[in-house]
Amino acid sequence: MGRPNKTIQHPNATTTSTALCLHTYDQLRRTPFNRVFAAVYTCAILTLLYHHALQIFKTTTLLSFSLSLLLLTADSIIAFQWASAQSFRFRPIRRREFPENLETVIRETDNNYPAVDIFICTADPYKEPPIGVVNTALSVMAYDYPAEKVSVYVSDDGGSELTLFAFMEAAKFAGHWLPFCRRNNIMQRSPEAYFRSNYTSSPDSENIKTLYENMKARIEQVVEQGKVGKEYVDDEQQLKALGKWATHIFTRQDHPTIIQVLLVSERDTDMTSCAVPNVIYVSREKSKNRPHNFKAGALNVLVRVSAVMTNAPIILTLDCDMYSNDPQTLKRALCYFMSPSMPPSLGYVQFPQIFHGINKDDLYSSEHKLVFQINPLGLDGLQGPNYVGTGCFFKRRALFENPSCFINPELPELSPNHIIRNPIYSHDVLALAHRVAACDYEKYSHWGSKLGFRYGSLVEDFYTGYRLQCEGWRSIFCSPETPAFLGDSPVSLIDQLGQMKRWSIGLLDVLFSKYCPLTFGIRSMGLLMGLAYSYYGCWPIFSIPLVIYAFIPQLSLLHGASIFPKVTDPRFLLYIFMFFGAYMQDLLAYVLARGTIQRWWNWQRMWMISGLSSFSFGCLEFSLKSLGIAMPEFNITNKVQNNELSKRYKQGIFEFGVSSPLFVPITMAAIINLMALVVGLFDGILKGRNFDELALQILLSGFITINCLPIYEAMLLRSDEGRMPTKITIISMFLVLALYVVGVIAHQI
Ligand SMILES: O=c1ccn([C@@H]2O[C@H](COP(=O)(O)OP(=O)(O)O[C@H]3O[C@H](CO)[C@@H](O)[C@H](O)[C@H]3O)[C@@H](O)[C@H]2O)c(=O)[nH]1
Ligand SMILES: [Mn+2]
Repeated sequence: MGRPNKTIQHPNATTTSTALCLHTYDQLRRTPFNRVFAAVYTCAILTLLYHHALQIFKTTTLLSFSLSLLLLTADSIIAFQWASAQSFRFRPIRRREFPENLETVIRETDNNYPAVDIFICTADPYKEPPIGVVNTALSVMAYDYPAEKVSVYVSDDGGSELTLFAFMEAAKFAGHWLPFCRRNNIMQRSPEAYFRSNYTSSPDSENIKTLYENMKARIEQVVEQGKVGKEYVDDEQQLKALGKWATHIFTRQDHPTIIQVLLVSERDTDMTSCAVPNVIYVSREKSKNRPHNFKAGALNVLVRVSAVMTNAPIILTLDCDMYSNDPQTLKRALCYFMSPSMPPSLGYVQFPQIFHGINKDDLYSSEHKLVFQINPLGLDGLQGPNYVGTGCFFKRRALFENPSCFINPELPELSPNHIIRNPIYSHDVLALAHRVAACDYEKYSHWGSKLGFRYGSLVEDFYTGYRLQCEGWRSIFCSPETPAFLGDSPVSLIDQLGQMKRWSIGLLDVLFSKYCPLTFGIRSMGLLMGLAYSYYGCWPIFSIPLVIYAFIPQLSLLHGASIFPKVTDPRFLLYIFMFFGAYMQDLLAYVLARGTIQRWWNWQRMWMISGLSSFSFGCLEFSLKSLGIAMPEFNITNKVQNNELSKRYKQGIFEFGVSSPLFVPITMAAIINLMALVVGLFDGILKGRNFDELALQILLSGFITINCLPIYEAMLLRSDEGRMPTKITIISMFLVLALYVVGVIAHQI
């Protein structure tokens, strides 16, 4: 324990002491290049800012002063973003694990496989179809791991009998599915994904497939009817459980606690008389006038309920939309937790979020490659990646204060050291589980502030990981060749923008809290980690330079005013270098992480689009919230797709369709940039005027116009459901006109 053991950690050690080696890492080769580039780029930034400052002093009119100030503001924010992002490039590493050695190491160190509690969150049976949740659960129940050590807890914030019913069905089906997976040693353990894949058909598999299809049909019928009809239940106990929906008033915001033990490993077995994992359905008590803290609240209830029932030292948190894609994953995570060379301060092991169902060029950049796959490598070389809400294994103790000082929870039964003596279905255990799931339970306690998942941000994952790392917990990024988990990502523009807006509000919650990463973060974790968290915290602020660059140079151009250096000015080259330097470095990182150029292009376009819309609306809603005017909610991302929409998505066609204000800023940007481009070229080429003074403005408008091509198409050329609603086009045109008029007035004073 304690300091890392060199022989085990060294990359070349794999061949000599394979028996002991659980993990190694390599530093990425591009690091020295990145550092040199960073030095050069820093000089460029400083030169540019210096010139901006000079410019401000030279201005003579109010208008030129304001313009210079705007440009200085925009460039300072971009410069800060760039500088803080360097922490991801400072020391990126890539790890490898050797789960095949785990068994030996465990034996040699006189250990046992630890128990693991798996938490799956769901919140709405209509946006998150129960059959999907069930598939997630089955995929982890079938891990290559002693079944009696695994417990699956489902948190249903939808408080829906439909989800409970789906799990009753799943508990029965698991009896067939788990032995089938073992017998055939299949890799894909989510039945839906397995039967969708190119599996080898056999009488055995066809048999299971029929069982699966039957279960799926029953679950979907029940969801369609909106309630569980009597004909679907034959079991007394199940009738009793579902009866609670008949005897109480049940809405999502208001209902009593339901805890239903569906499978018990000590009691139940599968079709081949082998052990099955525990499966427990939990729907915490909700009351309209009590805050429930969204997902963080749900997870804390599971932390307590599981403490009372199984109290495993390792916890895996999973979203219902993310199934396990590799049965070895649990053992892979244990390569770190069980490793003698890992420091005791290891708090969590994060796997990347990787998505299925994304179209070829990733139209909406839904894979978030930078956030989920590239940046974490950089953090891993420092004190570890941020927590991303799903696919993350925690040490239970990490949820109870910092590595050196342990906080006792208010009940001794919740302590990570507590040993459970009674079976999970015993009266005492269930009574206590109900007590800790009540909506008043957390009153006057440390839950959400010092204990468990932290409250106060709509990105509870980001905030919780951040607070844990500030307390001294370190984390590991585990990114195996075969994705460990595969999830759903929004496949329509509005869903994607809505999700990014929620994230923006959540990030601002953190930035403007007393735990601001720029101050508290840098103090607690050092400069690089603090800056890395600030980079995300300031994400939404990036809307400011984006809005400035999408409108101001274009408006000026329309009025014939030059605001950037001439072609003959050396600063022209500085701009060109900075633009291409930053873009090409991102492109390189993208391609090296097995992205394509096309995907990178879509990513930079989405960055522009969400910057203009989600981030600025996020800032707006956050301000309204701070003034007490609005109360942003956790709007769950829709996981159901309609056919026409998915067809267009597969073809790579942008989806607008709904009249959402989120589309207004991007439509305005599209219009004004096209206007500026046309006017600029017209003036420059035909009238031969100002071309060299306006070149940068024309280039910028041209670049944005190319990015906006799908928007013009959606406004003018399409007639399908996904086209730009006429209302949005008209509103945007009016607003652009208004901007133009403001420009005229500003020009005259
Ligand atoms: O009141 C709530 C709201 C949400 N959820 C669950 O939270 C998960 C994430 O919700 P989703 O709508 O899929 O949001 P995403 O934006 O896709 O989620 C990302 O961002 C969230 C923070 O905003 C993180 O919690 C997620 O782990 C991360 O994948 C889902 O399983 C929901 O069921 C709850 O349990 N209770
Ligand atoms: Mn999700």
